[in-house]
Amino acid sequence: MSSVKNPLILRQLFHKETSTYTYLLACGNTKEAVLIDPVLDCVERDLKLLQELGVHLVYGMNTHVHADHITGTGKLKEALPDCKSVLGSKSGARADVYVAQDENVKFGNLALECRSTPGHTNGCTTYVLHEHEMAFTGDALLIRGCGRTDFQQGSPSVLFESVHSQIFSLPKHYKLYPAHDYKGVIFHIILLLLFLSMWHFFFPGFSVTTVEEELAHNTRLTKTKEEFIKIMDNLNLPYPKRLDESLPANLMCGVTDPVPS
Ligand SMILES: N[C@@H](CCC(=O)N[C@@H](CSS)C(=O)NCC(=O)O)C(=O)O
Repeated sequence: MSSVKNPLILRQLFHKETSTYTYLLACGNTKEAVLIDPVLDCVERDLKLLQELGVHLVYGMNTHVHADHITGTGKLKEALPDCKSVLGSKSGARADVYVAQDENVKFGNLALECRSTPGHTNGCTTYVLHEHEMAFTGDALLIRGCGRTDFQQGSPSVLFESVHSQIFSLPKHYKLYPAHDYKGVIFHIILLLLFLSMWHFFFPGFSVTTVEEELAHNTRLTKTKEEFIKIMDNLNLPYPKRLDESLPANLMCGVTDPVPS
């Protein structure tokens, strides 16, 4: 078998207000593309980038029903009628394509394997691009942390099992790309004040991690299950600021207008 990989175009995009990462992946040969976790506020940015790169969006995918921002998938579908929305089959929300464990989402010559990783929400799905040894974990696994489990069908016990069986079981060198990074933002603000835009030079690391790194250094998921449950049950985080508008909109693919009958 040839070891030459199908080329991948990968862009990591950031929404500062909610510290959300959106990923643009495209097959370098066919130019078919997917966006993982697009944000409504950033759709114009994403459309411009798709055009600049000359790629064709086939799927707007979400790792789960987000509670902190409205998904851009509905608006992307309006702008690009060939684009279909993708969500986990247990999400309880509207989508064109529902994916379950072990199914593949193909774009060009590449494919994302779907792994069900509930615990933050029921429908949470991790998308694994084996050919390029990377996975997009949504909120199931964050860099050195994980998604909260105190609403939206959250369960620390289920999340612990999901991460250990579906993410930590991947080869150790696989890169992991989360849906948020909150630590990076704190450094970003401090360093912006001190060094303007040179933060990448000083702290180049909070955009990606590996299975090996998280197995060794994740502050929550390296604990025993019992300790993990205790930590998660005592996070006492405030609810996301945009929860009340995000949840109902995301159950409808981010399209808030009434559905025509
Ligand atoms: N302050 C943010 C929301 C922060 C938050 O609750 N993030 C969630 C993921 S979005 S529901 C989370 O799971 N955080 C885990 C953690 O340890 O912080 C806002 O108001 O949008």
